[in-house]
Amino acid sequence: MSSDLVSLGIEGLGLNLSPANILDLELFLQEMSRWNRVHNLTAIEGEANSVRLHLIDSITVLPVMRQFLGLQNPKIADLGSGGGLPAIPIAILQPEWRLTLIEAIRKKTAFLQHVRGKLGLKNIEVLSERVEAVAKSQPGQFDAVISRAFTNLAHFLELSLPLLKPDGLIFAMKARRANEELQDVCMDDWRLVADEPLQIPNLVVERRLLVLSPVRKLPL
Ligand SMILES: C[S@@+](CC[C@H](N)C(=O)[O-])C[C@H]1O[C@@H](n2cnc3c(N)ncnc32)[C@H](O)[C@@H]1O
Repeated sequence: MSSDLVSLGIEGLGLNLSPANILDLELFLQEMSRWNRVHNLTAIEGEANSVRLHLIDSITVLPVMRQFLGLQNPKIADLGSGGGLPAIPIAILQPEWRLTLIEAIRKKTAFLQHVRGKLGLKNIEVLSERVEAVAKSQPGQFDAVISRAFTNLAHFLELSLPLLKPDGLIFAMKARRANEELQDVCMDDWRLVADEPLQIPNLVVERRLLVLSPVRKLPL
């Protein structure tokens, strides 16, 4: 088993990762750094360990997502996927979930398509489009929407709403500014279902996963 992710404490997340899972996560990281050298994918720059920590950050959400997504094969959109976080690690660890990665920049989606082939990830779909366009072409199709480092919470909710099924859920990965960002959200339109602190092994940073659902409006 590769030791880099293990030495950063990935096993402390309690996710019961198999050796094959760890190898796939490491292969994703290798492809990221290889493509980054050639194509200068700025969103995935950084020291090897810092990129690894971004990946670990991305999978800390899984226990909470598992708790709230009751469906066997939920369809989940990742808005502004960039180099594939959090969608690719989630797709590796949850092969029965269906992930749609929406990213506007073509050289990033070329990388995501490459990773799809290299890792044989049959449960991901990569859309080289703006989120606003997908909201028009696939309205109300998703059981959940997630994003990481995409935009502020109020804007994320506004962009997600047309994509969501009526009983769909939002998973917003947030850091210190979560309380400030929550103040800008109209709570007549949204219900805060959960606000879960996330622990990243070996890193003292505040991370939270907010889970929200749209408030169903009764016809007048
Ligand atoms: C800061 S990066 C974060 C990437 C990744 N989620 C991560 O955590 O590493 C934000 C990404 O969102 C994409 N983006 C911004 N606005 C978008 C939009 N309206 N539709 C699709 N992609 C968008 C950008 O191209 C960029 O790749």
